[in-house]
Amino acid sequence: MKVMRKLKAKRVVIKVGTSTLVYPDGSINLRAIDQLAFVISAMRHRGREVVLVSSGAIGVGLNYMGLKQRPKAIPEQQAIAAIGQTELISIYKERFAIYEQKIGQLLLTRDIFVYPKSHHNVLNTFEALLKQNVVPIVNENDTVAVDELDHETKFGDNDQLSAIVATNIGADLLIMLSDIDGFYDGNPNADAQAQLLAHVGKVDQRTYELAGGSGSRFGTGGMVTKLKAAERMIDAHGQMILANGADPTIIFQILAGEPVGTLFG
Ligand SMILES: Nc1ncnc2c1ncn2[C@@H]1O[C@H](COP(=O)(O)OP(=O)(O)O)[C@@H](O)[C@H]1O
Ligand SMILES: N[C@@H](CCC(=O)OP(=O)(O)O)C(=O)O
Repeated sequence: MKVMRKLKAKRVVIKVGTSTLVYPDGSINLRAIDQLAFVISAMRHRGREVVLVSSGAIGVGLNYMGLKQRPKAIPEQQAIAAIGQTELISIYKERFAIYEQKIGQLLLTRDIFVYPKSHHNVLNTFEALLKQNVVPIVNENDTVAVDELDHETKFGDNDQLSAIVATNIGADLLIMLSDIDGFYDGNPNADAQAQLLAHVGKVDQRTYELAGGSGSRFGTGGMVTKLKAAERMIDAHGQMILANGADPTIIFQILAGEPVGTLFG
C-alpha cells in the first residue's frame, strides 16, 4: 500500500544539479529547464514561496564555448562559469516569461551567512523578492568562492549552499533534484544490489558510509554533499527530499505527498 507523506511546504527551496540541466553529451536540456519554469510558476500561482538554487553555469558555459572538457585550471573554470551563468539565467528568464513569472538572480557564497551584516542584507533581499512574487534563482558565486579553490577537481557546492539558504530563510522543505531516484543503501555505481531508501530519519556516520562520489561527468558533489545538506535541514527541523530530476514535474508528486525519492527528516 502506498503511504502518502505529510509535508509542510509553504516555503520551498528547489536545488537542481548540472546533471539535470545538461545532457551527458554536454548539450543543454531545454526540456528540463522549461518544465522547471512551468512547475515553479504553477507552485507560485498556488501561493507557495519558491527559491531555485541552480547549478549549471560551468556545464552551460562549456556548451556555449564549444568545449567538451572542463578546463583544469581554476581561473579558466571561473571564466567558463562567468560566461555560462549569463547564458543560463537568460534561458531561465525566457522560459519563466512564458508563464509570466518574474525571476531575480542571486550569486552567493556560503560564508556570506557567517557575517552578520551580509547575512542581514541577503535575507532582506530574499524577503523583498518573495514578497513581490519573484522567484529568486541562486548559484554559488564561482568568481569569489575561494573556499573550494584548493580542490583541483571540485568546484563550488550548491548542495550545501541550498541547505544554508533554506535554513536561513526558514524554508520548510528542500527538494533536491539529481540524476538518481534517491538515496540508496550503497553507491549504485559500484553496487548493483543497492536498494532505494524511502525514508532516512537522521543522518549519521553510518549514513555517510553508504555515500559515494559523483557518477556523472559534470556533477561535482556526489552523495556526501547531499547528505550534509540533509543533515543541515534536519538540524533546523526542516525536511529534504532527494528525487530524480529527469522529469521535474516529479515536484508535483512530491508536493502531493506521494512516496517518491528519499525523504530526510
Ligand atoms: N548511496 C548513494 N545513493 C545514490 N547515489 C549515490 C550514492 N553514492 C554515490 N552516488 C552517486 O551520486 C550521484 C549524484 O551526485 P552528483 O553527480 O553530484 O549529482 P548532481 O549533479 O545532481 O549534484 C548519483 O548519480 C550516484 O552516482
Ligand atoms: N556553481 C557551479 C556548480 C557547482 C555544483 O554544485 O554543481 P552540481 O554538483 O551539479 O550541483 C556551476 O554552476 O557550474
